[in-house]
Amino acid sequence: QNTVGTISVTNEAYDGFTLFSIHTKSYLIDNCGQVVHEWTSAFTPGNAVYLLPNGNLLRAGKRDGQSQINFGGTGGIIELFDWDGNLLWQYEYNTDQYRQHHDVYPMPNGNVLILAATVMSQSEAIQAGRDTSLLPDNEVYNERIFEVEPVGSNQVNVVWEWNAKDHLIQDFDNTKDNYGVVADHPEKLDFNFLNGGTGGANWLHVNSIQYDETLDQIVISSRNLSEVWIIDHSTTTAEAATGSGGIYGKGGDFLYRWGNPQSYDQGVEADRQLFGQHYPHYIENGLVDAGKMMIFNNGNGRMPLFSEVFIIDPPTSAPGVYSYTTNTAYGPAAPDYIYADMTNDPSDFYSGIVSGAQRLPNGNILICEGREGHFFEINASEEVVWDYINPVDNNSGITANQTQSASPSNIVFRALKYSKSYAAFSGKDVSPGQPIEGNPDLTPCNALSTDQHVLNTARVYPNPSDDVVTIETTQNIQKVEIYTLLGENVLTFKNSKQVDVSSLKHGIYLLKIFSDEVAVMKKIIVSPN
Ligand SMILES: O=[N+]([O-])c1ccc(OS(=O)(=O)O)cc1
Repeated sequence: QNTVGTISVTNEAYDGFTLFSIHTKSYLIDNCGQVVHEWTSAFTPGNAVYLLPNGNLLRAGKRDGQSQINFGGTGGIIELFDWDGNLLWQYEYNTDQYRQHHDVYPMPNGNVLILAATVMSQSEAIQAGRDTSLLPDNEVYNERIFEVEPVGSNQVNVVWEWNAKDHLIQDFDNTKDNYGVVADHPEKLDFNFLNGGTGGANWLHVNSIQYDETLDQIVISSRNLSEVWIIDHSTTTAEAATGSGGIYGKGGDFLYRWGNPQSYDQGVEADRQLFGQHYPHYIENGLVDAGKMMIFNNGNGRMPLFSEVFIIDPPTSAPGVYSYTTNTAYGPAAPDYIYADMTNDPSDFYSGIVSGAQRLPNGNILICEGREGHFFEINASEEVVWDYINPVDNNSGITANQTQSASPSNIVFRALKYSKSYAAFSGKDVSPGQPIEGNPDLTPCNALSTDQHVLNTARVYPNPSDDVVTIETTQNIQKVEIYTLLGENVLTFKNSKQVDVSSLKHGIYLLKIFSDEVAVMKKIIVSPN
């Protein structure tokens, strides 16, 4: 049994490359844990990393010593590398008055969305109605989300911004402009709701910003309030500071919020569903549950300690227009899907901080149990089909050898798996190198049948089709199951390389093709060819 790197892998694991940052490196690994590419920075993670379609790497780094703003997740510098590791651009946002932290997001137009804490002085906080007994640090952090166009090698042009401090409400000081009834304004942020906190400067601890291009909205995660917020990105900067304008008409006010309705006086502790969550994001078009939101619910601050992966379906009346009934909490009342592991008590699946979950093209879910440096992938039956332990210590960069246990500081902020057909890899050398860990043992991987490889290359044609579809492969086909994107098995064919889809409604389906011990998923579009 391996102690680090790939612990186990089956033929059902999605055959892609997993990206994560640890210490000063960002690695792309295959399912065997073999490094197919890596980048080196001068900085440890600060914290997110993304592979861009052109093969560049966007990475937030932690640069200490420049700012008095310090909390788990602080960064300060954003770097853009090309595939070959050349630093194309870097931008430091890191003084005593402001500091980038946790996430950044590569916008489809090449701009970069940046998350930063900026200081509100004690007098600004009091002017905004903060309860004066809840100001122990004599300052509080605003959260600024701003979009920059990279300029030159280290400059930016700010093209848009939103600030949490422009959307505050409070019922403490009736002499201030933003005084109001919190329960009547779910679109505003109650400046004195601290979710049990004492008002320390980092009262919000936003840890994720994810842009959805279809809706032109940004999904935000506040760990300390245990809430997901959605804001409009179609506004001008001026509109984003108000409650009107933008395609949804609400300016920079919240379009939607979920997880802890106590924050707007529409619930009690028992109504709370999120506990220090991470990486809420809309599932991409073309994937199972597209348009629903996946959330890693850490479970921090509740007993017993266990984490969950949620899929929720925010109620809407039109795309991106969220349904809300006055004097209630935003729906849904419960997630559509929950993954947890309650086999043992305490649960084997728990990470109080960092982490994330991602839907993969074959319907599996990749889970980053980040505090443990543990990545695992589950199939639709919640069987673990890939199991990996990061062998590198995040503080020292010291890498464990196989048979040694991983460092307790092998914490990983987030892991993302990319399809081998992702544009970033076209024309690039992604042949596998050595695993990260020393003295590697590829036994779990060698047990993988080569049949998988052959079946993976099966061609499904014609596609789209509303008639007979052929599966071209040299292997025997035992069975083909056809699923909707919601996971419903609508057709099954036995012992045939041809399947008739003419009875299906037009749309996207998944073919699960079984050969001997092996199965692969292929997507088909049922529509006239
Ligand atoms: O220890 N860290 O690296 C760390 C701790 C907390 C943290 O914040 S969180 O919201 O992402 O858990 C981020 C990083």
